[in-house]
Amino acid sequence: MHQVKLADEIYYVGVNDRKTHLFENYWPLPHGMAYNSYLIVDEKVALMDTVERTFIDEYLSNIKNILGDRKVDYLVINHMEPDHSGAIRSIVAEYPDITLVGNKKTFPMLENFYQIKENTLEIGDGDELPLGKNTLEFYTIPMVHWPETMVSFEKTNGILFSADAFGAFGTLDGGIFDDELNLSFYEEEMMRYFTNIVGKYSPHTQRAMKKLSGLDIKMIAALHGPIWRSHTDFVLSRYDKWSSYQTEEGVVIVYGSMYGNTEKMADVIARQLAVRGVKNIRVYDASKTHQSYIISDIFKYKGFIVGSAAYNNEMFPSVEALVTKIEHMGIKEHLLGVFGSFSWNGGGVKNLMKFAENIKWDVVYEPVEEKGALKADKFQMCIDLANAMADRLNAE
Ligand SMILES: Cc1cc2nc3c(=O)[nH]c(=O)nc-3n(C[C@H](O)[C@H](O)[C@H](O)COP(=O)(O)O)c2cc1C
Repeated sequence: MHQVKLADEIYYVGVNDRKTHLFENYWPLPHGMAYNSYLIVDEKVALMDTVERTFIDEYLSNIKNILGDRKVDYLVINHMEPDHSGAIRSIVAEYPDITLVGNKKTFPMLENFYQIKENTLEIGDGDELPLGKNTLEFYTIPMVHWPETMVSFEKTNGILFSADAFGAFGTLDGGIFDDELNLSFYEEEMMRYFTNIVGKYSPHTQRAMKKLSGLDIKMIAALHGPIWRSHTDFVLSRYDKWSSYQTEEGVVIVYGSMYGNTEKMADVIARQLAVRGVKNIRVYDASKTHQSYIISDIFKYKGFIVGSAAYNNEMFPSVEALVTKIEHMGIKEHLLGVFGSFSWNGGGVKNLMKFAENIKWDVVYEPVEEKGALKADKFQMCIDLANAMADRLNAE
């Protein structure tokens, strides 16, 4: 077996998951998922997080491939989410004398999930754990992406074991380090991971980045996705951009439509945006494309135009699910337009305007609501909505 080294005594021991369809049983994994874990083999041996429990055999074999019969002294628990903590019980069974390292919010979770209370070492912000040549220093980063989340900074080599922060969807297909693989693929999967999983906690991410800004980080070893050693600035700048809601010029148009009338309005708006020179236009049918991809694009582009057919006095269900998710995520700093079709008392546009009130984005034009099929006056209003959005984008 290959031994993958981050530094002299530091190894990658993670696994690839190409079987699971949905991460957290919700977010699509067309390219799979890597559960990363690391091993520091010094005077003391430290394991950095574990993996999803179904991979325990492969995981133990990865560890023993490096350690042989040597024991693990410490398990550092940066994050308790079960895709990383799931193998803790098995690791404790394999290495009964192991000391579990975490912060004060880690151990109640450890007890709740796994009924483990023994052999714990509680550390606080800035505390150090010397291993020999290598020393770990700990910083809590609450809500990036759980309350107990922390990072461990290995000071000798400048490696940040960053928990879920800077993670990406996608397995590591041979390439494990950023300079061994195609960055554009992982940039997309990193953005989708950030926006879907961590994006709700953007303000917390900003606080975490400020807290870590004094560290001389040479490598970032997250719990998912590539290890960043040649492009640390790239990944840090992307996280800063996304978590501060900086967007690019472009518009996401999403609609819910049964019989095509609302869809037609979406196409008219999209065409006029293109006529006005907007190059990044993404049109999605909310019933077809998973929220995961739409949310990622909403984080990316400044404009959002959403349409819904009236459906039993409400929005169309897939649009309702999407805008509810957006509201829960608290995404900020966008331009908004609203449209839709109805036949008797409406419900789609009316409820989309409630969303507009709640989300407090800047509404660029009055809602465009058509009865049945699109006719000349509402066609013109769709054009005007697109023009208003283009004007605002140009003015930004
Ligand atoms: C199941 C169902 C429920 C509907 N509920 C409403 C409603 O509550 N209020 C309304 O004005 N129109 C309602 N309509 C009519 C549609 O909203 C209307 O025909 C609209 O033009 C459909 O747009 P679409 O072609 O984009 O699907 C309903 C239609 C269907 C099939």
